[in-house]
Amino acid sequence: KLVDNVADLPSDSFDFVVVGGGAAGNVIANRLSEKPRLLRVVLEAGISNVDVLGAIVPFFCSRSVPYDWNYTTVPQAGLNGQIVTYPRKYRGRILGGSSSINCLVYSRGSSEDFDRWAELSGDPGWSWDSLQPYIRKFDPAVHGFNGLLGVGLAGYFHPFDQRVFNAVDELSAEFPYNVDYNSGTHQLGIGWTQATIRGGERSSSATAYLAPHFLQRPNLHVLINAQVTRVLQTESLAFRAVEFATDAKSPRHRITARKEVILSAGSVGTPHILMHSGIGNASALSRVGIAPLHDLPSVGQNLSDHTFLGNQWQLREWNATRTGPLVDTTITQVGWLRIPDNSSIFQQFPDPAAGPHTAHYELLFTNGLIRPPTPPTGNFMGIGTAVVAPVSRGSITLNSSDPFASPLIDPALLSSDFDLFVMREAVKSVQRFVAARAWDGYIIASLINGTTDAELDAYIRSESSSEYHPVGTAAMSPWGARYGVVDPDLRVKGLTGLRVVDASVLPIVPAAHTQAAVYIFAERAADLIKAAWA
Ligand SMILES: Cc1cc2nc3c(=O)[nH]c(=O)nc-3n(C[C@H](O)[C@H](O)[C@H](O)COP(=O)(O)OP(=O)(O)OC[C@H]3O[C@@H](n4cnc5c(N)ncnc54)[C@H](O)[C@@H]3O)c2cc1C
Repeated sequence: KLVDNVADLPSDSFDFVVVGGGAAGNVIANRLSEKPRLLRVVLEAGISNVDVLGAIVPFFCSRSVPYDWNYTTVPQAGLNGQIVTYPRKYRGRILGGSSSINCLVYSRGSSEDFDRWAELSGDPGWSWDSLQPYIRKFDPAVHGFNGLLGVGLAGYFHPFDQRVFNAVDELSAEFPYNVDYNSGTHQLGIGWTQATIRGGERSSSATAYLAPHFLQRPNLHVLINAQVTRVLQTESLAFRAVEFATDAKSPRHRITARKEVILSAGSVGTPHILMHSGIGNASALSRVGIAPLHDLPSVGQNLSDHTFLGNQWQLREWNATRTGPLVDTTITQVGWLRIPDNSSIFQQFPDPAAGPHTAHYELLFTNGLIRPPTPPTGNFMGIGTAVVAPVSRGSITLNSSDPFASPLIDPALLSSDFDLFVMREAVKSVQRFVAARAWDGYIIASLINGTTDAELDAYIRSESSSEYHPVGTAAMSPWGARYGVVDPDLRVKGLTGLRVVDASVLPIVPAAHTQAAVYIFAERAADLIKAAWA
C-alpha cells in the first residue's frame, strides 16, 4: 500500500525497512515482499510517480523537473572553478528515484567492469558470469524476456538516425557498428540506444517493481514524503532503527526493523544519512558537531563519476515529419570507444579502463540541442562526449550537523590530466565523425569552440558537467579490509542490522550508464538478504 501519512502505516516495527524508493530500493522492496510472512516498509523522501507526465513520457527526460533534490556541487577546479549543474535535476526526489527522471539509456558496461568489481570485493559472486541469472532477468542469448523492467529499442525513426549510420558505414574502421553493446564481451562501437521504455512509456523501478498489483501485497508498505534523517543505534554495534520527517519543521518519527535496515538512498543520500548517524570519518564528524559512533573513514570518499560534454552543430534544415518522437529518449544512438593503445598519456597513467575491451569514452547522439542556452533561432544536433573510465575521484562530505542541509558534493570532474586527455581525444573523434560525407549539406556550423589542444581544453573546461553517474561513496571491499564501507554481502563493515544496496556500493564507475548495474546488483542483493534470513 502506498501512503503519505505515517499514521496510515500498520505498525512502527517492521521486519525490513528500506530507505529510498529509487532504482535499487524498489527492487529490494519487491523481491523481499515475495515472502508473505515478512513485513517491510519503504521510506521515500519524494512524491509518488503516478500520473507525473514528466516521469512517463520518455522524451520529457530532457526537461528539468521540479521534483529533484536541488543540490549543487562545490566549485570544480577542473572546470575553471564553476559550480556545475550536477544536481539541477539530480537524484530524483520521486518514487523510482533517478530511474524516474534519468535519460533511460540502458547499458551494462563490459564483462570486464563486472569482473573488476568481483576482484575488488574479493567475492566472485559479483562477476559477469556469476551474475548471469540476474542480468538475464531483464534481457535468451544475452537478453531475457521475463524481467519486470521494460528495455527496448527506438520506437520512432528520425532521418537523423540514417545519417548517423551512413557515417558509421563510411568510417567503420574508427567507428564500427555494434548491434548490441550490452553483450558484455563486445561493448565497443556505435549502435542503437537500448532504453528503459515499454509501450512508449518510461519503465522505472517504480512502474516495474511497485506496479499496482505489487502494492496490493499486504506485507508491503510504501510511505512517501518521508525523509530519513538518521539510522539509530539499537544495541552496541547494531543500527536497526530509522528517524524520519516530512521536512525540517515537522516532527520526527521513528521506525524499527526487526531484521535489517537497508539504505538505498543513492550515492549522495546514503553517505549523507550514514554520516549524520555518526558512521563515517570520526574526526571529520566531530568537526561538524556530530558524535561519531563508528569510525569508517571511507564513507563519502571515492566518488567516481563521468564527465559529460555536449558538443553541438547548427543544421541547415528542420525535419518536418516528426510525429511520434516523444516515445524515445533524446539519445538515439550511443557509441563506446577507446583511445589508441599507443596514446602518449599511457606514459603517465596506467590504463584505468576495466580491461582492453572496455571503453574510455562514450558518444551520445542527439537530434537537437543538448545543453542550454537555447538560441532564439536555428536547428541543431549534438554528439555528447563522456569520459567513462575516469581517474578523477571526488567526495561527499558535511559542513553542517543539520540532516536537512545539503552535503558538499565534489565530483572532482576533470581533476585528472588523464580525463582531460580522453575528453580532448573524444572531441577530436566527433569532429572526424561529422567530417563524413553523410553530413554534407546538413551541418552549417560547428559550435565547438577551438582547434588547437589549448583551445579545446579551454572549451572542455568551460562547457563540461556531470553525466550524473556517481558511484563509490559507500564502496564494497573484501571482508577484513581496513578501507571501504560495506562487505561483499553489502552489510556495513563492523555493524549488524544495516546494509547498503544502491549505486554507492560500486567501487568504480562502469564504462556505462549506471542504472543497469544498480538493478543487477539489487537483484542479487535481494537474494543475499533472503538467504541470510531464510
Ligand atoms: C538526470 C539523470 C540522468 C541519468 N541518466 C541515466 C541514463 O540515461 N541511464 C542510466 O543507466 N543511468 C542514468 N542515470 C543514473 C541512474 O539513474 C542512477 O545510477 C540510478 O538510478 C541510481 O540508483 P540508486 O538506487 O542508487 O539511486 P536513486 O535511483 O537515485 O534512488 C535514491 C532514492 O532515495 C531517495 N532518498 C534519498 N535520500 C533520502 C532520504 N534521506 N530519505 C528518504 N529517501 C531518500 C531519493 O529520493 C531516491 O528516490 C541518470 C541520473 C540522473 C540524475
